[in-house]
Amino acid sequence: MKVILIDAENLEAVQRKSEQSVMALGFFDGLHKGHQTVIQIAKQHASKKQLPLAVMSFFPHPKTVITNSNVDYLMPIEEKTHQLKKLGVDLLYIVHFTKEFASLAPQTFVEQYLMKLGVKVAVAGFDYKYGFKGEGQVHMIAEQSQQQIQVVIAPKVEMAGEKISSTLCRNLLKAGHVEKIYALCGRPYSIQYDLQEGIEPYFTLPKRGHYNVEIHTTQHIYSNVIEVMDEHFIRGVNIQSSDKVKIVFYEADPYYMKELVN
Ligand SMILES: Cc1cc2nc3c(=O)[nH]c(=O)nc-3n(C[C@H](O)[C@H](O)[C@H](O)COP(=O)(O)O)c2cc1C
Ligand SMILES: Nc1ncnc2c1ncn2[C@@H]1O[C@H](COP(=O)(O)OP(=O)(O)OP(=O)(O)O)[C@@H](O)[C@H]1O
Repeated sequence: MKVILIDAENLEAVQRKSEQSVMALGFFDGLHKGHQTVIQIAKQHASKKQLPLAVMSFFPHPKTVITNSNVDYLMPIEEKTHQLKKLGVDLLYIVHFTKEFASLAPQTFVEQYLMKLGVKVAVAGFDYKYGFKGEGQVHMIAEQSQQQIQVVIAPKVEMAGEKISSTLCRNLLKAGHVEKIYALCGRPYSIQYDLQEGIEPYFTLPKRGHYNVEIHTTQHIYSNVIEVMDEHFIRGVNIQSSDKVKIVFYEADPYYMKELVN
């Protein structure tokens, strides 16, 4: 998979070298089942048209730029890249989300970032918004591209009557319900952890408390109960051999469940 970072400076150069594609649009934090559906639909269209499957994501998260608020990221770009590769994506564009980019008119975004990048089919969820104040709605891409781009809208993917979203995953983490993230994403929630520095940037720890986890080093996998102490540190990893480990969260430890109720 090719990863192409775009900002205002290199946009023209990227446009000149671009190839035609079917493109899925969105931030895609956590790559939950809603995101997976959008990408699978895009993949079907890419196969049918014999075009590469592209994803356009952004960095940092739009909310941090638009409202200056903090976002508890579910994964950094490296992990998103890894997961998108597994889903069969050929080309990942990551656009630097700045105040200037946020203030682009919807029509300008369609012309400069979709048409000029060779997008033939754009795939997004029913609620995808683009352009200044989020005024562009996914169905408007067809008209704003003078019908040069075919638009495919993914239906809402729900669980227990609720839309699956990155926000829902973040709220479940904050409540300590790591096992529910497994259901929403189709894989357990995992983070990268540095034994000296604590949690790696752009991952988020679940609520303080005890959890049943797997600790993956480069050599071994250990099952363990660890304690999340605060936003950065975990107690009980007890591995000396490697500096960085992957920690896979399965469930809040039932013996300590009471902590989560309080
Ligand atoms: C080029 C571009 C510009 C955008 N500008 C804004 C903006 O000015 N304000 C805004 O709320 N959303 C903007 N968005 C949409 C945001 O990325 C995000 O989808 C939107 O804030 C909806 O967030 P929500 O899912 O939390 O409701 C823009 C998106 C793109 C692609
Ligand atoms: N449950 C869902 N069903 C269908 N499409 C979805 C679903 N969730 C997100 N999408 C689509 O996937 C793409 C990426 O979603 P995005 O990351 O922007 O939203 P999100 O998961 O709802 O995040 P947040 O909670 O931060 O708004 C968008 O095109 C969006 O419309």
